[in-house]
Amino acid sequence: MAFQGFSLHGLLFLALFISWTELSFAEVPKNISNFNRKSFPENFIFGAASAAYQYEGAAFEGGRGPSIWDTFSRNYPNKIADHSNGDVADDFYHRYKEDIQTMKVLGLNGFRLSISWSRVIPSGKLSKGVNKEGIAFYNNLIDELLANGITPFVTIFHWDVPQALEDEYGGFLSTNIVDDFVDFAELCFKEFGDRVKYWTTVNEPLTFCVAGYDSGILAPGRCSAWRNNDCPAGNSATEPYLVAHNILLSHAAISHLYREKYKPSQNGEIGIVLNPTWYVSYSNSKADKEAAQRALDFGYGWFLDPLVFGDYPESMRRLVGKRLPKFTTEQSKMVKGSLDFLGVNYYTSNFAAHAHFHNGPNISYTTDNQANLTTERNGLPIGEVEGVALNVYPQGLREILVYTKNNYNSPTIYVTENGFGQTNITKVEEGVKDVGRLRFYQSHLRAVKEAIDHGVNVKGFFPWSFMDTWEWNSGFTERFGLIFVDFKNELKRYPKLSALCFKKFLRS
Ligand SMILES: N=C(Cc1ccccc1)N[C@@H]1O[C@H](CO[C@@H]2OC[C@@H](O)[C@H](O)[C@H]2O)[C@@H](O)[C@H](O)[C@H]1O
Repeated sequence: MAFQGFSLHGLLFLALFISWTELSFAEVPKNISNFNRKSFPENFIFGAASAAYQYEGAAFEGGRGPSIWDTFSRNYPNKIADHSNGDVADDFYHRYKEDIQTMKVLGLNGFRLSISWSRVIPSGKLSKGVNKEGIAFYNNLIDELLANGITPFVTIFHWDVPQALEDEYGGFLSTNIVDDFVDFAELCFKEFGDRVKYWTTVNEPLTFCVAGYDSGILAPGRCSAWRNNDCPAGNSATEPYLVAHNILLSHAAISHLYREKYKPSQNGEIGIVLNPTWYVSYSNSKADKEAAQRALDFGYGWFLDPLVFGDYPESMRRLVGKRLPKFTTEQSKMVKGSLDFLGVNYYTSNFAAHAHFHNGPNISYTTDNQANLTTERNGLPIGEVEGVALNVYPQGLREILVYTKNNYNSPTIYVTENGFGQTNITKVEEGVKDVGRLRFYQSHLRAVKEAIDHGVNVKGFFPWSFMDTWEWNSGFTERFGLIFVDFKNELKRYPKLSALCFKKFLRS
């Protein structure tokens, strides 16, 4: 496989020449001379991540039913930067064998994927039928991964609610979702659980609840009318909390089902994937330090407090009041302790300053925390900013991992996503020379190593993403992949410099 102007051999030489540890990073302590996979625990999983709607394509093939993302991307093209959708995406549905061979060449021993609910249950409801072609696709994919020494790490729900359930009862707005989600999860345990040992119920409930029901920038695109954000309906002050509650109840019921009925014979583990942003106090004032804590409560504790302690953070109960649903005693017992491990997606950090929002009737999740969250302080950015989608701040990854250990009973953690997004890159020769991503992974892997040295039980790391993919409201305008995908030329794949250096890092 050659790229215009580069031979693979040429890039390999470049990668060997610019080895992972020889890149001159000011922040790298001089004593890390041989930083490689041997710097991590023996059974550490180095994988890469994906999600069904972003990767698979074949949206109307193989018996798949429509999801809210098929609907949202068609009904609100203006909410997608390039008005694109995931109809074809990376065509992973047809090309997964080729891609798994690339994963093997890179030396990855894990791959995080999600199951398209409407591909295996087109109507969303088990009672209305299972799509055998969908089951066969995931069985073939899992078998291919295992045959190549790659551990499948499966997310059951990554935002793609079957449209039929959204139409029937409003999806996650209704408690009806719990039974249908449990049925979907049980189908996955039955069909794939003999080979899949790492399950997460939901990817980033925070993003799904806030972007889907407060701002309305992601499917199902609901928000209050005062936001003037082209939302058909919604209530930014109440719906995010209702949806979050139903997600937590669903997770708890699925975890309970797995542990009671499947774990004894299948010996797997079950968790959830959360996406904490780290917050740096804008100043040393008590008010700003408290604002940083509230931002963590609302952005991370919203889910992790119930999962570890059985109830929402005190700051949320105080500031959200009657709009925050309550757990019954029975529900609290079900939710508390329902994690075998925690998936942490880390991308960036913000400054947090105390804020008294005077929005009058225009209240929402976003202002309930009474914290003003920014990426600059006195005109200076947090971390690096050039050409990236999200500020690069590796210290934040170490901080959030240590914070989790110290405040949530030291759970087993997998870094289930960590990635460097580049904007406005279309040419192959420009895209494959991703030195910025190389630096990003060097600094963030070092942050993970430091957290492990601080006693944090981190057991895996999954770059987002294995290849460039469809990036939700950014469409194809942002690239996160280790592998470049030429969306304008038959979706051809090209290993980027970061992939080649990862290969060297993993083979060392
Ligand atoms: N980035 C997020 C959260 C998010 C997603 C869209 C818009 C705002 C915030 N989550 C994870 O990051 C990955 C990278 O997400 C990109 O982050 C930068 C945004 O500008 C871009 O729209 C988003 O796709 C997603 O592809 C994964 O599916 C998801 O689990």
